[in-house]
Amino acid sequence: KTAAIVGCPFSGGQPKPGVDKGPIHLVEAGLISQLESLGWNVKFEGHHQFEDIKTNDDPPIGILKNPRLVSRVTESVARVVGEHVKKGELAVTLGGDHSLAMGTISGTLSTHPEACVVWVDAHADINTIESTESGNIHGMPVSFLLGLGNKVPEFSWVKPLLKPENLVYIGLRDVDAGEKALLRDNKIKAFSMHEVDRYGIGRVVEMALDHVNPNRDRPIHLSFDVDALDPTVAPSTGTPVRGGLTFREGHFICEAIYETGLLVALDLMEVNPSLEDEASVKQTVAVGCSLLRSGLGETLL
Ligand SMILES: N[C@](CCCC[B-](O)(O)O)(CCN1CCC(O)CC1)C(=O)O
Ligand SMILES: [Mn+2]
Ligand SMILES: [Mn+2]
Ligand SMILES: [Mn+2]
Repeated sequence: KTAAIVGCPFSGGQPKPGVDKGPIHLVEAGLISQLESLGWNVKFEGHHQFEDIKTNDDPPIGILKNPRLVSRVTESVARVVGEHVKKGELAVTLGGDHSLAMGTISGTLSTHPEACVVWVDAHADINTIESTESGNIHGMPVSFLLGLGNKVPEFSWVKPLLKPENLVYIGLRDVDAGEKALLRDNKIKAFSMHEVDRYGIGRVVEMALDHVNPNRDRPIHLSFDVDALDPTVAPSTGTPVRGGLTFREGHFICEAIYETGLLVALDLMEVNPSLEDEASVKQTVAVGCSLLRSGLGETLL
């Protein structure tokens, strides 16, 4: 079994410098040998070099920031992830900000249109060009994947390959008003931190998979934003929100999804090694590597 590491040093979907250094810190922490120790044949062709386009060639569209850059980068990521998934390799994308998921999930769905998406995040990342308050595209990838909101010509390459019934969220706790309406109107299943508290993570993962993968026969794309974890667990991330998943809850999700044997692609996003003190950075990077090991079969016994 082969895992392809897709290092995506990209920060254009949000304003804080440093998240583009996430991939290099994860790899330098020994991720590749850790995955090899789990029995994986790991392919890593170096971090992808994303050409930068000059900001003066990329004025905002409405309030969307770096739109042409984000579009171009995510389109190339879609191609890269799509190639790996098509070859039957487990595509492991290291972010970089979560706008990249527009690319990774497009890549997966182009090969497996019936794949389901488990989105683990404090945020819904479903803002449209009409609903976004920040213009930061890392808060919008899901709306593009679903084909919601007015079309943005610069993003015409993104096809609405994701169906609302094939998407489920775990960990939500900071959803904008416009996003709440979009979740309701599109009948999108979401297990917020309230449901995690009420049912426990075991039942939540079971119910989430029952919703998008009732017969456990569909490929799974897991898109994990480290800010789903409580900031005491993963402090070095751009949009921390209190009241998040514990270390174990985060790992349980990855372990349980690996156990299905259906995982075809995994994103680990929003590690920003420029934020907080050195101990926090080391902690966040270590948690990222640990989550990835769990997603690729590491077990406690
Ligand atoms: N929904 C946010 C955060 C997106 C986070 C993206 B990530 O990939 O990290 O999940 C938040 C916008 N919100 C605007 C009002 C403010 O008071 C608080 C933040 C946005 O910018 O759209
Ligand atoms: Mn590659
Ligand atoms: Mn996110
Ligand atoms: Mn988030």
